[in-house]
Amino acid sequence: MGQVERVMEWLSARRSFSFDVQSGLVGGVSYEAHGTPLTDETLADAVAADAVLFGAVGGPQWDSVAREARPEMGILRLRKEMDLYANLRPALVFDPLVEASTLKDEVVRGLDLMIVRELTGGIYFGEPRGVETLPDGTRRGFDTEVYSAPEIERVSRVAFELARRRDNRVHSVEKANVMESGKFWRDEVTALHAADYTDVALEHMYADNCAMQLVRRPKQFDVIVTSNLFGDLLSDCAAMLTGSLGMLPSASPRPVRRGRKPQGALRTRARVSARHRRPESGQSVGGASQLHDDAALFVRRGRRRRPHRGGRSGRAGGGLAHRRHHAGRDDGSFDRCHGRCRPRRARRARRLSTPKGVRTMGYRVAVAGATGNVGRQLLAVLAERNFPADEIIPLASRASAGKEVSFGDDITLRCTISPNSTSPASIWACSPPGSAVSKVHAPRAAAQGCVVIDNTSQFRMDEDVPLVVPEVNGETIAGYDARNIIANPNCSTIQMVMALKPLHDHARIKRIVVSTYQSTSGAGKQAMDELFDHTRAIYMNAREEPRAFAKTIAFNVVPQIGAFDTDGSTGEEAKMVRETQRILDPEILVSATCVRVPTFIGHAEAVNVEFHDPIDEEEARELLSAAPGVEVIDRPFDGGYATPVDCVGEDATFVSRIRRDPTVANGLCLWIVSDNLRKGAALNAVQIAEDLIANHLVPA
Ligand SMILES: NC(=O)C1=CN([C@@H]2O[C@H](COP(=O)(O)OP(=O)(O)OC[C@H]3O[C@@H](n4cnc5c(N)ncnc54)[C@H](OP(=O)(O)O)[C@@H]3O)[C@@H](O)[C@H]2O)C=CC1
Ligand SMILES: N[C@@H](CC(=O)OP(=O)(O)O)C(=O)O
Repeated sequence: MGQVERVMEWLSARRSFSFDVQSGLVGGVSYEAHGTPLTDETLADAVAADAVLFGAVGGPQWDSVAREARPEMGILRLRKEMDLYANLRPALVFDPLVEASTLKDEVVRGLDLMIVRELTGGIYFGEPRGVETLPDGTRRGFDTEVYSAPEIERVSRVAFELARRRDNRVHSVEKANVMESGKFWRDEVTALHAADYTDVALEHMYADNCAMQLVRRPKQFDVIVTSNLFGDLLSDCAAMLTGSLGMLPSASPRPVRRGRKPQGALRTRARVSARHRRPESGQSVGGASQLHDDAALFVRRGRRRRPHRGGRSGRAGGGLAHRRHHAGRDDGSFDRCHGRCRPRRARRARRLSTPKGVRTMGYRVAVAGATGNVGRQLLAVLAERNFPADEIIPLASRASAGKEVSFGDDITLRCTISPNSTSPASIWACSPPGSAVSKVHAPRAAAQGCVVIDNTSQFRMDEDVPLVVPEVNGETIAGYDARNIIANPNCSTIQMVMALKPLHDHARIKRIVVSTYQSTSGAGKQAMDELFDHTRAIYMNAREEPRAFAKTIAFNVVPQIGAFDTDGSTGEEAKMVRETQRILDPEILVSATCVRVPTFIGHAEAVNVEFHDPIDEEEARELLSAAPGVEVIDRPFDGGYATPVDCVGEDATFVSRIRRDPTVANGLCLWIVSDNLRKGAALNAVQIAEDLIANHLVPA
């Protein structure tokens, strides 16, 4: 349960779930404490809860206790009393964990099946059962496999409903060839199918054959529905397809009883916040696809991510520090804030510098614009990724001289003024509010031997300045030494080329039409304040004049980012066109409409792409899933896609809603979302710096 608690903590911090958790004893530990594997009190708590998280029961030390007191009886009673008749046991193989299976890669890669096991009937509960002595003195033991029509119908409905949300196929598994109850099961499932589910493909299979097929060709299955006993055996078999029982969680959705009283006042064992509706039995759990994708994301990241310095993130968005900032304020402020606020932590002022006389192998990194949106993220990302810096020098405007900024969780740095402090730096990560400052200071720093990674648009189209997204055109970093300057692209460009590069390599892009939904953080910290102030003003019936935007941003969308050009396009649109062509291919036609929307962090883009060569959505999904820095979250269910709020504090570029564009011969539609302050700016800059030190620079 310790690991489960960690997952719950993560969900609380990053996915806006909140839990009210209470623990109780079941199984062997309950037997030791109370002489029974499940007390009435614990059962009552479980019944009152919205969800019960169950670890494991049993152990050899209880092998000899009476059958009614055995640990397993605790869970059987729990299931029966809570009427948990359908047990959902998915077997999913995440690509990075394919090797965990004992079966061949091609047999299990991409496996995604669901076993629906009947859980409250059959031979585990059937009567008569026992051990008896026959008149001739022979002893015998017996159990009864028994199923009523309603028991079969309700669990089969769960399977059919689930199949409709998946690949629409059900295998019903029994032993109709040798068991009366098996024949009855088959007839009942067939009748239900004919009455209500003819749109779902149904096949019947004998349980012994199913066991064989599970190891022979498991991907033939979508949903398997079967009895308690066969489900027990077959789901353990399926577990080994994924590599281990530990990778095969299961859930038993609670039947919804109309008119059941709200349980808020009762003691609960584990309660999911009321913001999340209770799933109907057999229904796709709200957010389940998201959680699945979160899990996939974690698995992939586990392989890819560098270890972090302290294990805790200093991100400004949805991170734990941020969650802690709102702790104790049960006023929904976390959900409203979306990372807008800046959590303050109690911290020691500590200077990150090298004591005199100590030889170092690190770098001095100046962060210009350190008090701004991008600058703060730069400091956070440098700390998280354990960048080998002997000294970090935060720079800001004169007004911020002496101001404190955080570097990681427990280091505070004081800002100095830009022009005075550039000389000692070997890397200058530059994020002042606009090109004008970079135009003056970046060449100065470069002339003093720094390599400048510039976040503004000042140098992006200069041929002798590489314009770099490391995953896309990292090789161009090598050209940095022409001017000692590297340009970081526009945030909207970065996330779009991240998603389009793998597709372009495969089918050559001919034309892109993109509409953006850009958050206010893209326009700087004052723009975020403007969204907040204008929103509040509307609630207070007051009036605020727009400052950062041409029209009010509260409850509005503004189709203007940057100044208008003579052709009617805006600066942001022109940047997306030019930068995309420079990074991907000058031949690509790009049409962009850039729109500011009332969100705080995270840009979204709806993109239509036309290709020279054929490509379908499945190929696109595969290519994108394999692309570094890209995560596919694409399930055609409610919420099966990424939104800006989901991506706050994340490194990846998320791609969702991948589908064919039927208006052209080879076309796809995509929805691309990313944290504009991280991959759109700070993370991309730090990745460039990492490449520089790995391949080009010599430490000071
Ligand atoms: N936000 C985004 O999504 C992206 C932004 N960029 C670019 O990064 C740059 C910074 O953006 P952002 O952080 O959002 O902007 P902010 O407005 O949030 O921050 C601006 C920073 O620049 C400092 N500054 C202001 N004037 C000067 C000056 N004369 N000399 C030195 N520093 C100065 C500010 O210091 P002080 O606090 O003292 O005023 C502050 O630290 C912009 O050019 C932006 O276009 C690039 C990619 C993405
Ligand atoms: N223009 C982006 C932020 C950015 O990248 O700007 P620039 O291209 O000036 O660096 C936005 O407003 O969302």
